[in-house]
Order: sequence, then C-alpha cells, then structure tokens
Amino acid sequence: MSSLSVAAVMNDGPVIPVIVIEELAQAVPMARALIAGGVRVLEVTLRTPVALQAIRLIADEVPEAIIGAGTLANVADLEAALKAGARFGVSPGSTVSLLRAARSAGLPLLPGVMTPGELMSALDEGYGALKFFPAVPAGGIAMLKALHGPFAQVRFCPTGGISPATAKDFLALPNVACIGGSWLTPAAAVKSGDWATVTRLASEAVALRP
Ligand SMILES: O=C(O)C(=O)C[C@H](O)[C@H](O)COP(=O)(O)O
Repeated sequence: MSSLSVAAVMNDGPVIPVIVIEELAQAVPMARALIAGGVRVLEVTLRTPVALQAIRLIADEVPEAIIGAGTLANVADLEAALKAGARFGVSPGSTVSLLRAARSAGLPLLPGVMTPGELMSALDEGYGALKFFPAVPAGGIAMLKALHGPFAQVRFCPTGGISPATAKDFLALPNVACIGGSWLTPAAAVKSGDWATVTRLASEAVALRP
C-alpha cells in the first residue's frame, strides 16, 4: 500500500519524464542523472522487455526516486508493476477494470483519457486527476481549454507531442497540473551514456515553472 497520492506525483515537478529503457544497465545512471537535474518522479514505460527489472532496480538502488510504471494497459500490467516496486502508475487509456484494480491495490494511478465520455467514466470511478493522451494529436491546448468549461474540477497531465518549446503554454492552463514528455531522455544520449545531457534537460524542465 502506497502512502503516495496522485496529487503528490503531479505536483512534484512540472514535467514527468516518460522513460523508455532498452538496456537494464541504463536504468540506474539515467535515474541518477534525472535526479541530479531535480526531477524525482520517474515514469518507466512498460514498452521494453527490461522495463519491470529496471523499475525494480531503480526502486532498490535510487531511493530518492519516486518510481512509477507507465503504459499500464491492463490489470496484469498493474500487478506486475506493483510487484516490481512501482509507487504509481500511468496508463495511456482507461478501462473500468484497470481503474478499479488500482483503487483496490492502493496504487496511485494517472489514467489516460482523450474524450469527454472517457473523462466522465473516469470521474464516475472517482478519478479526477487524469492524463490527457495523446495531448497534441487530440487537440492540445484548445481541447484542454474546451474541457475546462464543463469539467473545471479535473486536473490534467497532458502527454504526447509536447516539446520544450510548447511546454510553457500547456503549464499555463488552469486545469494542467503537470505535463509528461519523453524529451528529457533522448534515445541517442541514453544510448551513448551522455548523462550530462539528461541532467541538463531535467534542470531545464524543472525551470519551466519557477
Ligand atoms: O507509453 C505510454 O504509456 C504512453 O502513454 C505514451 C507516452 O506518454 C507518450 O508517447 C509520450 O509522448 P512524447 O513525449 O510525445 O514522446
């Protein structure tokens, strides 16, 4: 049972890094590089074969990290993430089974939604803090402004297609608590072990909200 709340995950910093780990050896240095830049909340996506082991390794070896699992597509993913030591979860979309399983497991979950109907289903299940995915293809800033009308109580973490250049405009919206993005851990820098670049990108991301 985690004592962490979704609000705490969303409020820790302006940007949640969406991380893809191809090789297990990258996990700990990458986590340390992000933390050195001031980013503690780390979302490791379950997109690669080593993702669960990477979560376990970071949970064990980088205690300053608030480690979570992304790309939770179903209840089995959620259970595997919990077992690996994830302290929160993020999903690209929402199913009632996933939302209920996260609630009963006590895992803070940031569920993805894209439409008003999906948002209403998530609200029905008691979730008012949501990932808006894929943010830019689904209407970006204009869509978030439109959703603010009927659903002013919902707090979003838009993710998908956001860049350092557009991040500030998203963060300025009243219904945006934080944003997600993969640009903090560029594949080339990670592959070559250029952790200084990751640290610099992390500190620039933290500085997006003074
Ligand atoms: O894997 C998941 O769980 C996802 O939901 C997808 C990611 O959140 C986006 O792919 C990140 O978007 P970019 O910052 O545009 O790369």
